[in-house]
Amino acid sequence: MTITATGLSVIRSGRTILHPTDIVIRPGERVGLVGASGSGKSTLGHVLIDNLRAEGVSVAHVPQSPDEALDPLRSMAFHWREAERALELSADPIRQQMLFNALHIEGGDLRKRPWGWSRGMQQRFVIAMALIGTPDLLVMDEPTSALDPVVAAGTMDLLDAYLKDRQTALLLITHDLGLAARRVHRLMVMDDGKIVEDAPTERFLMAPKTQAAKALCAHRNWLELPC
Ligand SMILES: Nc1ncnc2c1ncn2[C@@H]1O[C@H](COP(=O)(O)OP(=O)(O)OP(=O)(O)O)[C@@H](O)[C@H]1O
Repeated sequence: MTITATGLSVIRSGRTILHPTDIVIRPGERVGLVGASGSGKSTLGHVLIDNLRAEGVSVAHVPQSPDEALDPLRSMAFHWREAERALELSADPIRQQMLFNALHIEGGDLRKRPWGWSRGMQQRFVIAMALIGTPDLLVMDEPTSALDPVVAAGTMDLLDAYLKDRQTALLLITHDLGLAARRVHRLMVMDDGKIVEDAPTERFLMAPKTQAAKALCAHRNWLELPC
């Protein structure tokens, strides 16, 4: 389904931190939301998730660090069961194996607690959990910033492969234009609580129009990075 939200806005402490914003994301489309720190990306991500869920749209969220999603006192099996229960799904070993294979975590011991898994495996587990219910939209907020660059690139490669030809759309929130540019079809740039630019990735990179976009593109050293 096409994801549509209109008039999203946020005022905190009397200050508008998100000006009225409309979002449209097509099925299977991958969109990057980029911008400087404090430009309002996470705020937009959160209000979009709340809004869509209130309308019954299936939206999954992957936070920056697996610590935000995993309880250090609970086993990985517990987390998986809870994720299924939250979606009112019965346990499905075939679905679990498919997602574990897709995210390369099939070797992980589910009896262990998060700290028994590497950080990269933990984050791939969190991504697999987010995909259990085949969401219409997956929102990822700086999903690889807690990982080293090689593990980060590998994680995004696995997600790319999984999402290919599927209907689940992706909103990738990051201040890292290099990461987003390699992974998304379209880039939206935020500046001071507004989307100031919205263009297909290649067109955006060839000809950024606004000052905020030009500033992001000016850091061309990201072309050398693996993700
Ligand atoms: N609860 C709050 N009360 C007041 N201001 C807030 C609150 N939460 C966020 N802000 C302000 O809103 C603005 C946008 O914050 P937000 O976290 O959405 O930006 P961001 O682009 O995601 O930044 P980063 O990349 O650093 O995470 C910032 O100026 C922040 O200080």
